[in-house]
Amino acid sequence: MTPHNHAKPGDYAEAVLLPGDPLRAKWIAETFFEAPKLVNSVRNCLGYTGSWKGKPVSVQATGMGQPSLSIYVHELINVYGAKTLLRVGTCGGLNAKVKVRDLILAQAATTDSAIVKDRFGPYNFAPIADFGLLRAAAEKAEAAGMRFHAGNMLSSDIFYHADGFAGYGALPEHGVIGVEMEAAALYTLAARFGVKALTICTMTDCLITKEEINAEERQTSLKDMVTLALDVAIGA
Ligand SMILES: O=P(O)(O)O[C@H]1O[C@H](CO)[C@@H](O)[C@H]1O
Ligand SMILES: O=c1cc[nH]c(=O)[nH]1
Repeated sequence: MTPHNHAKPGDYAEAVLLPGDPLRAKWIAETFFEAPKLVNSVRNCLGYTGSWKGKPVSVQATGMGQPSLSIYVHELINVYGAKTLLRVGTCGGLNAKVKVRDLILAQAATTDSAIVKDRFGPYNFAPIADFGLLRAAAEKAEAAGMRFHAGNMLSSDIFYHADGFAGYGALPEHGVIGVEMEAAALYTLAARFGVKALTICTMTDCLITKEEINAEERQTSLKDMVTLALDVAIGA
C-alpha cells in the first residue's frame, strides 16, 4: 500500500506501539498480544496487530532516528488511521537521579534535528506529549510501583557525540533527563495531524555513571514499559 508498508487499510488498530527495534516489535506481539498477526514486513520493519485485554492494538517498528520514524508514523496516521501512538524505546540517562531500569515519560522532547526546526521558521516549537496519555501513564506507573520520571527528553540525531557527554551542552542543567532519537518527530507529527502521542523509554545506560543493564535485565524491565504502554493505549 505504501513503499514502506504492505498492510491493507484496516490492518492496524487505532492504538499503535512504536519501538525502534523490529525484533522488539516481534517480541511485544508474540509475548503480549492475543492472536498476533503480522501485517508488515517490508524492509523487515515488522508490524503486528492483535489484542490486549480484549481490545485491538498494533505494534510497528520505526527504525532508528527521526527520518525513519517520520515515514512510519506519517503513513500510520494518514493511510492506516492511527489515532494513539505510543513509542516504547530505550534511552540514555543525562541525570544521575534517573537510575538504569527507571522509566522516563517524555513530557516534552527537545531536539537538535532539522526535521522539527526547519518547519517553524523563526519559532522554537516545543514538541509535547498528549496530556491525557501522560497523566494516564504516570497514574498507572505509580499505582504499579514502577520507578518513573516525567520530564524533558532529548531526541538527538547523534548517537555517538564527538564531544562525549559535553556534547549535550547546557541541556542536563536545564532539566533534560534522557536522550533517545525519535520522540520530537513523533510529537511534531501528532500535533500536525491532531492525534495523540506519548513516548515512554526505559533508561538502559547512564551517560554520567556509565552504568548499563545487561541483556536479561533489559528484557525484564522492558516488560514493565510494554505492559504500561499497552494499558495506556487501550485506556485500561
Ligand atoms: O530502543 P529504541 O526504541 O530503538 O530507541 C533508542 O535506541 C536506538 C539507539 O540505540 C535509537 O532508536 C534510540 O532512540
Ligand atoms: O539514543 C540512545 C539510546 C540509548 N542510549 C543512548 O545513549 N542513546
